[in-house]
Amino acid sequence: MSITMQNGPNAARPAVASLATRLLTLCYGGLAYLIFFGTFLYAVGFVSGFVVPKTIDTGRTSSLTTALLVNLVLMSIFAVQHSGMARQGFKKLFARFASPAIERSTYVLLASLSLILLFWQWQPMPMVVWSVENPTIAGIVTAGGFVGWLIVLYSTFLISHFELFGLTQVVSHFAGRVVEPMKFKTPGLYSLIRHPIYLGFIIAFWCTPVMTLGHLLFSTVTTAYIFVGIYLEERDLVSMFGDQYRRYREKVAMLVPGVF
Ligand SMILES: C[S@@+](CC[C@H](N)C(=O)[O-])C[C@H]1O[C@@H](n2cnc3c(N)ncnc32)[C@H](O)[C@@H]1O
Repeated sequence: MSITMQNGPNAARPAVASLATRLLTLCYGGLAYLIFFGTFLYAVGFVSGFVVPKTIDTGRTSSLTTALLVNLVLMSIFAVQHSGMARQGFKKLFARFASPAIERSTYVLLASLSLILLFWQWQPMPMVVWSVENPTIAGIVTAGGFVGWLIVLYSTFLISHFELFGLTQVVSHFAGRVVEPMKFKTPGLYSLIRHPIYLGFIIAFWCTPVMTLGHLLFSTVTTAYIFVGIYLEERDLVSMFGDQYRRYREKVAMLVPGVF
């Protein structure tokens, strides 16, 4: 840890790391954030099939079995990294070996790298499962997908975008301040549903006018993973915020107001 509590007369004052260490930490966090943001933008293009060179439906094709196995392995790598590193147990372990100031940035960096691997190695499964032929309806469905991505981005700002992606932590560390844990918040969409970011992803993944087998596999597995992620995340939120989160869970729907 680079900010530590001292013993003796200065017991209450945190010991601040050297300028070089703080600068390095800041650059690391900044780089992790830039890689994350580039990956997020690429994800929009990858799933929606716009602008980027390789999308969910393009690339070299192989047999259906090979594609299925490769794609399942790629999604599992992301799921294990993403859920494993998000747990409180992992965070405590991380703090024993490195500064907690870079814990979130490291999480974000590795999540981005596992997504980049997925984009790169994803095997298209081009069989069309459904296709919206009416151009107006197809346009509305496509727009719905982009609304999903906007809900994701907007919701990150509601609960603190820069903290969620590690920048606040490295800036605090650079300024010599103690890195505070994330606070529980329920502004805007969070007063209607508990998981607007996940709802945004579900909308973005399913709203497509042409659903191929590969895209359907991606949407089905990621949606199932989101429900597992919600279970694990809420278990942690209950252990961190206790009755405050339990009351919130009783009053506010998980994903769809008035439904579930
Ligand atoms: C990828 S975000 C997803 C947040 C939320 N599940 C959603 O879908 O909008 C996961 C992080 O948000 C944090 N988080 C979830 N709900 C929160 C809230 N109401 N206030 C602050 N942080 C929250 C979790 O502790 C976790 O670190």
